[in-house]
Amino acid sequence: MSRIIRATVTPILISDPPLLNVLGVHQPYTPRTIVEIETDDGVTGIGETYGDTDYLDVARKLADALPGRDLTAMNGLYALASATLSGATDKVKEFDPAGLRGTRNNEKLIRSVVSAFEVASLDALGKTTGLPVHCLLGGKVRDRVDYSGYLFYRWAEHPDGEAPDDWGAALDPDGVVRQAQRFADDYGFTSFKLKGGVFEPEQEIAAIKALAKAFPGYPLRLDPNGGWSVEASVRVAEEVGDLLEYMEDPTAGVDGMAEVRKRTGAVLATNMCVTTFAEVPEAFAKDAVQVVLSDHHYWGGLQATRELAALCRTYGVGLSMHSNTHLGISLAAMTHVASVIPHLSYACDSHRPWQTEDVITEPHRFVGGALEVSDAPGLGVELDRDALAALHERWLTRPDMRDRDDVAAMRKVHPDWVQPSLPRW
Ligand SMILES: O=C([O-])C(=O)C[C@H](O)[C@@H](O)C(=O)[O-]
Ligand SMILES: [Mg+2]
Repeated sequence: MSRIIRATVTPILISDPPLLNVLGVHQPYTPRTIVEIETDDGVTGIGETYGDTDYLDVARKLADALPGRDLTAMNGLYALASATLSGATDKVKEFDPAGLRGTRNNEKLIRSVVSAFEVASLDALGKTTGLPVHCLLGGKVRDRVDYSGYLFYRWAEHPDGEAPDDWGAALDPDGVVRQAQRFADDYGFTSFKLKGGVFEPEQEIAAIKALAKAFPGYPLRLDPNGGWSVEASVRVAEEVGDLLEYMEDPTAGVDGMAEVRKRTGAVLATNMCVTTFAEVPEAFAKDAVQVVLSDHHYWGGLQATRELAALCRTYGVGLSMHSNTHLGISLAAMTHVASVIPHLSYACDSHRPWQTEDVITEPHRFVGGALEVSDAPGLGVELDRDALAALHERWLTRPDMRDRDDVAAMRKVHPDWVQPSLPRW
């Protein structure tokens, strides 16, 4: 039995383009947390999760509690984290304005942190046993995992010119189609999701129509992060519902989603109104969501994602996968868990093509819009220590970027910007 001798938590800041959403715009740098778990066999496993200060505080405390524990004791991580933190997380806000991640409470915060430690443990266990993570999860049912091209309205550059890239602006239907074309050319994506809630619904309807014309037959999704009223959602469903494989969080809250469903019959997906197990019964009973977007970070890890999959399967609800700005360790974990869930029948989301940096030695490359599932031991990726050190150094020197805040980032360009209340339209 392997024992943990050390757990290390390294906060980093990664470059992020000026991607727009219902609340504002991404900052030039986004925080992530990298976790390393070393065992007495001389093996190190790695994991990744959100990096905002609240997450980091929890991760550091959990890391301190790990030495001496059995590496395989992953089902006990949540209880350990809760016990370590009891009374320490009361400051957590109920709603996270920066991340658009739905309910935020202590349980979800702890699960998000535990996910990185579970993944690091599975990586270490895989390296110790010579087995890939998908084998530790019961074995893959597919060799390739499909991803969807994640389109954003965006500016050409951040106001201060930081973290530049060569994508240019996309602020109208032509710009969105150009962006999709580059995604298709470079990575072969055969389905697209457009992050909406940025402009009036009519403009986003026009973008979806333009995408459908340029890419006939491609599955399309539109996600305004709860930015529309029920009436606006119904209008969008009437206009472009037949072009969309699902509408993602058209309106905020279970009751609004249930009404949109009742009035339009549209397939509705969410990563906002069902992001915890406690939210499942009401949402399913009210038929408010037909597809849950799993996210192994905030559902609590790869095993927890399988538990969610079983629930969805039982209730006839579809499963797809959400992403937030992330690097290759998370992408490897997403790909392993997606490969073992028969029920995961939609292309997964990934922000990764927007990132120009990584902390792994051989960053993934999407081919035909998909990633091969690695059969190498563990996650099948190696930490690039120089890159990790450089991104950590940025974290040390940029305390202003340590918490993602899309509202504050927008205020740099529009000084009067306040967090829009939902629905915006
Ligand atoms: O599907 C989603 O709702 C997301 O990916 C949430 C993210 O925060 C996204 O809106 C973003 O990166 O701006
Ligand atoms: Mg979403």
